[in-house]
Amino acid sequence: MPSSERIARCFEACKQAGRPALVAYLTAGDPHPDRTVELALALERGGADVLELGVPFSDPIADGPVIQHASDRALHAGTTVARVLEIAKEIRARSAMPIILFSYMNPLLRYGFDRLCTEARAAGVDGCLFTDLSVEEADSTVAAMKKHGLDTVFLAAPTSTERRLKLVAEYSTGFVYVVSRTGVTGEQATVAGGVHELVSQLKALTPLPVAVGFGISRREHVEAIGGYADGVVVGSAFMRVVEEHGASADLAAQLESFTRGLSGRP
Ligand SMILES: O=P(O)(O)OC[C@@H](O)[C@@H](O)c1c[nH]c2ccccc12
Repeated sequence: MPSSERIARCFEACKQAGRPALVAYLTAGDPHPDRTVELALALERGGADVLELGVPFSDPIADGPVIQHASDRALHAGTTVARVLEIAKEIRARSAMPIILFSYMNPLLRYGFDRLCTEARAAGVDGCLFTDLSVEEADSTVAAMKKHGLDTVFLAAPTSTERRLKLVAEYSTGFVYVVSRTGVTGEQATVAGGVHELVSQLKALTPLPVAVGFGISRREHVEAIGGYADGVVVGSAFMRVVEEHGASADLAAQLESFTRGLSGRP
């Protein structure tokens, strides 16, 4: 099945507009599954171009405390893989924003991987990023994803060898995700050094858009990285807004306002 091409078209539109795509990570089900659609639409109104819809997991080893807590809240609120797919479908009914399902492999394998791919594509999901799937062991996964017309995004890190960078460039579809620093997710005061060089290395290996994540939390980070990358990924900063305002009725407005500050949209 052909890919939806939504991701490629979105990055191209951002490039034509002379700005980096803002890729927003949102833990599905935090603070409650019934509120995720409104939060995704608030991110979009605030200037997010691509949505990373996170499947909450009990052992998110790559995540810092903010996203760990978001996952805990979502799991306590009863969020399941099936519910996340329903949320994706509801978002798709109201938005053309590309949706990337973001998950550790464990909950997806328990759900049934082929079933997941079939239902994700039917829900309007455009791709997946499996946070703990190394590209060296991804042959069958990528083949299954392509069979269902789904893009697969892989992570490149500062510790990645030249061989792994080549594999990430070869196997990724949609875009390539450059992890800007070693360690786990979480807001940082500054952008790590060496990111520009790593992005340049990837761009020499693939024509795909390259987006940078980890630590991005301020407008100046977005502007700096936007000078050499095709996109910026933000997660913890958004989930902190959800953590701080989750109990209030104006959570969506708070999230939209914060997103506007990051995206620079009027
Ligand atoms: O939270 P940060 O520092 O803004 O980084 C983005 C990150 O949250 C998001 O892309 C993400 C959430 N969970 C992950 C696990 C691995 C890699 C990336 C992620």
